[in-house]
Amino acid sequence: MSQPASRLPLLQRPSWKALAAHHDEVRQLHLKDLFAGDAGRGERLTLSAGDLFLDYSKNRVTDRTLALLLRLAQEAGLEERIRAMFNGEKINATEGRAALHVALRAPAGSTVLVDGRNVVPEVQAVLERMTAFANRVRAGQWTGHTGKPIRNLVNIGIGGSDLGPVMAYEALRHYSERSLTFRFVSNLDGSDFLEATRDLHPAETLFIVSSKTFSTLETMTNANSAREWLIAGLGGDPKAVARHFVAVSTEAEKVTAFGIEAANMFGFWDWVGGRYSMDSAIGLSTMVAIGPDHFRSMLRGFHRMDEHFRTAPFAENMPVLMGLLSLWNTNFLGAETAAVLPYEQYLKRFPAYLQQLTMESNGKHVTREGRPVEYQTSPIYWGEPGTNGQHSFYQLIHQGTRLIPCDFIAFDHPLVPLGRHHDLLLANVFAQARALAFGKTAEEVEAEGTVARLVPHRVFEGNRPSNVLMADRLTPAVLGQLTALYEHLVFTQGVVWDIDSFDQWGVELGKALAMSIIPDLEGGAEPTLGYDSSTNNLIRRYRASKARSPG
Ligand SMILES: O=P(O)(O)OC[C@H]1O[C@H](O)[C@H](O)[C@@H](O)[C@@H]1O
Repeated sequence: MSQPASRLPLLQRPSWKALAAHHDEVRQLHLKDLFAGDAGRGERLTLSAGDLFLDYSKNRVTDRTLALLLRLAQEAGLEERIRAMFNGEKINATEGRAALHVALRAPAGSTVLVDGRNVVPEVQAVLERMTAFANRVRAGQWTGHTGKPIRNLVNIGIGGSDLGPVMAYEALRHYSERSLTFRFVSNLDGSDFLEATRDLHPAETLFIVSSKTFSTLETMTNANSAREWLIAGLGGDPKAVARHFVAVSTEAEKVTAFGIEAANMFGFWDWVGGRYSMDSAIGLSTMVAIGPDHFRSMLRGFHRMDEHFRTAPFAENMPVLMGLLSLWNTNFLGAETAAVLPYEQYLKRFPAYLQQLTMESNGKHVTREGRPVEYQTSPIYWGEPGTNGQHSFYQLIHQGTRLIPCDFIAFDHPLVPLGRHHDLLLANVFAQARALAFGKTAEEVEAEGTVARLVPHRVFEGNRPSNVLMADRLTPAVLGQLTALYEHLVFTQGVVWDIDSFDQWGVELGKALAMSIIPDLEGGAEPTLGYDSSTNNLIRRYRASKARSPG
């Protein structure tokens, strides 16, 4: 009896083999030919989901490519895996956990089960507590140790406990309470803490210590420095901590041991991965900044995309399609990276946020069963807001030797109109996507009267794929949809690649080694070093330099 396709290794599945053969047939096709042969392509290969509009026509695909990619998703058992995720099954197998970020934005009154327990009431209860806290701070009713209202909030966290809050704060700054100051400290490098707090007064400053595990070296080190800074600035009274620290964590005991009262802790659950947590209590700083109503609206946006992902047929399913197109670019066209280029200054941290979401999720080298993968997994994500990127690295995207698929993100309306700016900005989005796809031939360059010697330098071969993602304007709900779109795109790819998208063992080795090296740097007596000769030498050199000029 033949096995179901989803049991076969990816490279042996019929759709993968068909795609490989198909790739041989279409590799010479240029986007110019695809557009010339189909007058309606630019309207046809588009899709709306919620408030988002996607033009994917400038990908190097034919209708057959798309059909085969959709079959690939089917053969991977994507439908069943989506169901498993939404049903709270322990799809994060290596950590024995569900990956249920969708429950964080499930509407009040709905049911999402984890181990037979409906978690929605707990999620809603935390949201209610966050709301009460946010309202108090925003109204100036949360006073510090000296009785002054809190005006500054400093989120201390790293990875998923930082990137989501920073990204969302920047993205939704237009909606934020401008009388409050928000800062984000993540790096173990003390400069980060020092620069973030140098102009703040402790009496008006509240720290949100955000850490799922409440044991991350960076966050705990920064939180301890924050405590010292606060106590020193408020006359040395340790009791000051109570009114100036709140915590967001899954680890209640560790939070209390740090000296933060249980009443000032906002919880979440082990089924929320760090990089999927910006809509949990980790979003506390976001809620204080934009207010509970806007935060709820962001959650509704996430949920809208969840429902689209859960119910739309694959051919009209935006995360599925984008995930498959990116997989086509990676596994068949050989793209090693993917650029995310928001033409919206408020989204300036979106590429950094996506780096953790995509690469920590899908940067994996073995299948779920632990066999080495025989294909590339996550591409390297990077990007900067347009138009800045155009004046630095776009040269390589247009004329370099590598294929860099691009996601352009743009909005019909700016949040604050200013003269001609928006039309000029959008003209650049459309121009870039067009230039990448269609390029400029030697004949066209010659026809402009270019001297022969310069012609090759001015040729653009084109045929470089891109997506254009658009929405009316950047609202909290749109940000939720956009973020969930990429979350589910990552999920789609992880299912096809047959990897665990929800663990991150790759960050452990370096962490553990650092812990063993710390005493070798801090100890007074010369340590006996048992590392390799390079590490030993670096440690000795550093110790000698410190000894010569301490501090
Ligand atoms: O929230 P925390 O427990 O402090 O973890 C912060 C971050 O550090 C870890 O090393 C992981 O790589 C990230 O996924 C996580 O978001």
